[in-house]
Amino acid sequence: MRLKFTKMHGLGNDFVMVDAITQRVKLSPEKIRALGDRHTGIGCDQILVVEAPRNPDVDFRYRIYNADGSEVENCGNGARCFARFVRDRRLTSKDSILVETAAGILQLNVQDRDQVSVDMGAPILEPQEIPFDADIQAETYPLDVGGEVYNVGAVSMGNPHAVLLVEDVDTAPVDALGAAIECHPRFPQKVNVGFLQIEDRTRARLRVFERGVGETRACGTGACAAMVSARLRDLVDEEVQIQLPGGTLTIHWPGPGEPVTMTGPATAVYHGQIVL
Ligand SMILES: N[C@@H](CCC[C@H](N)C(=O)O)C(=O)O
Repeated sequence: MRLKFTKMHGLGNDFVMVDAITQRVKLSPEKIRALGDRHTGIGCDQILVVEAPRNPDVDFRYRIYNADGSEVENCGNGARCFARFVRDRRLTSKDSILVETAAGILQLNVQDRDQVSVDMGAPILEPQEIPFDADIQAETYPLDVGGEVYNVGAVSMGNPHAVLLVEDVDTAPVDALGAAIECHPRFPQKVNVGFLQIEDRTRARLRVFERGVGETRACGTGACAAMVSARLRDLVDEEVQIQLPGGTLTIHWPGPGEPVTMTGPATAVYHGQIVL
C-alpha cells in the first residue's frame, strides 16, 4: 500500500497525519508501529487518521493511534494539528470545525498566526469513568507504587491522566515513575502521567509520560488534566500558561461541569509518501 501523509507537530508532540477521505487506508497495529518507528519508519508519537463523519451533524471523524499501535480516545495537540491539516488539504474552508473522536465531539477554532483553540469538553472526575479504582471521588488519591505512596490527581479528558505535584520538573523521575504509574493496576486501561510544578496562580511547568509512547515534548490532554487537577486543589486561577518541554499552551477552565479550552500552535513539517 502506498500512503500519502503529512508530518506535523504541536509543540514537538509529533504526528503522522493520514487522509483516509481521498485515499484508501487500512492500517493494522503492525503497520501503525512500522509508521511510528523513528529508526525504520517515519517516526512520531501518534498517527492520526482523518475520515468522513458517521454523524451527519459534524464535519469529520478522526482516529488516534499511539506509536505502540494502541488506539486511544483523545489527543489535544493532535486535535490542533487535525484542524490545520483539513484546512491545508482543502478538505474544509471552515474556521470552526466539529469532529467526532472516540471521546465524543470536539469543536476546533482556527485562529490567526497558526494558533488553534479547542473546546476539549468537561473533564471526567468520577473514578469509574476515568477509569480508576477508588470508591469515592477525591481531589487526590494515595497511590502505592512499589511501597512508596504518592498523592495523585485522577482526571479523564476522554483519556486517563494521573497528575503528581513536584517541586522541580527538571529533576522529577519522569521515566522511572512515569513507567511504573502508567501500568499501575488501579488504572485498568493504563494512564498518562503528568509531573506538574506550580510557579504561581497563572503559570505552571509540566512534563508528561504518555501511555503507549513514553515522555513526549508536549501533551495537550495532559496539560488540560494538569490544569483541572491544580484548580481542584485551588492552586491556580481560571487561565494558566502551561510550559512544556516543547513550548507553552494556554489552558482555560472555570471549574467543575465546565469545558476546558486549550489554545496553542499546530505546525506542518513536510508531506511524503511511504510504501507499507
Ligand atoms: N499527545 C496527546 C495524547 C495522546 C494519547 C495518549 N498517549 C493516551 O494514550 O491517552 C495529547 O496531546 O493529548
